[in-house]
Amino acid sequence: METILEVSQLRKAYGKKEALRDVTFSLRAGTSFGFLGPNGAGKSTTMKILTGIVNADGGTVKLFGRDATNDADAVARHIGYVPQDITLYEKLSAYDNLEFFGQSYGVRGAELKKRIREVLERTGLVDRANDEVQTFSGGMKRRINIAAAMLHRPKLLILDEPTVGIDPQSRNHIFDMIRELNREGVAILYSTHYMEEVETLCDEVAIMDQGTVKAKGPLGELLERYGRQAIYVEVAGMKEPPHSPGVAKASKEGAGWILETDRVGELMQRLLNEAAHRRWDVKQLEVVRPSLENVFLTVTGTALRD
Ligand SMILES: Nc1ncnc2c1ncn2[C@@H]1O[C@H](COP(=O)(O)OP(=O)(O)OP(=O)(O)O)[C@@H](O)[C@H]1O
Repeated sequence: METILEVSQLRKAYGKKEALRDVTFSLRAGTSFGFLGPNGAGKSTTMKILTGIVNADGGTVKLFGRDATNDADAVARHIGYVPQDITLYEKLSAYDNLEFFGQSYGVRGAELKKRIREVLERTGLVDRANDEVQTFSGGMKRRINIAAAMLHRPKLLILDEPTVGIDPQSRNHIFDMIRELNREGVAILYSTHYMEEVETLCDEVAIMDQGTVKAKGPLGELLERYGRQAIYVEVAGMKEPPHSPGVAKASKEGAGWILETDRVGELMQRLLNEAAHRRWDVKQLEVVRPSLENVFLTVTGTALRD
């Protein structure tokens, strides 16, 4: 699949604050790419550099193989950007906002009308099209904001934490919109500090922390490479974790124990044997699937708090 965006060794400081130290990743056409990191990791700064809002101090950005740093036209044509802060005219209707943004991207006349109808249908807000945006909930505004970024039919949609502080219904609607656009071939670059959003929406991920990309790749590969292999065991009355060979680390969780191991199959067999032999009253015994949470912990050394 064609690489549409190549970001290499981006650096950026705000005064003495080093926001980006080395951001390097690439994105293929049609991918849904998650940009995961805590507040302050540098996600917004990276996205602002990609969209030409902020200048980098160093590094390169290539869009469709061409240097995008000073190519505002190419950026405007190919990228739709949904910033963290909603940018809409509160006193204008949803329709008029869309008309304004469409025109600013160079879409006009009957074609613009057609596209506005299309994006309104995607947002599920057709019946609110003529209401002033100031009467909308945060989630509805966000949906219109995403719609505005789609009017010029970009090949890449960049969304900066679009679900922060919005209601679950709008959140689900936004997820559906993003999935549909992605199915239609639009590449997605989605920043978030919610693990589960990356797990449900994205097929590739870059983990960002302290201004650098700590790990990146297909979600499945990261889980395999950095995810913890473990077994959860809960036995009535068990005060200490079982001392089976092959347990690298044991930690208490709920009423049972998480046993980390390199060899899940062997350890499971051993535990089953021990359970039969010692007549354990087993409440639960199961393999724990590696999660993005422990991938994050492994590559950054800290937990990501939602
Ligand atoms: N305009 C600015 N002036 C000074 N410092 C800034 C500015 N913008 C960002 N920073 C700092 O740069 C670092 C990276 O911020 P950035 O907003 O890119 O992170 P983020 O991962 O998007 O986090 P958030 O989710 O909080 O936006 C932070 O330490 C932040 O305080």
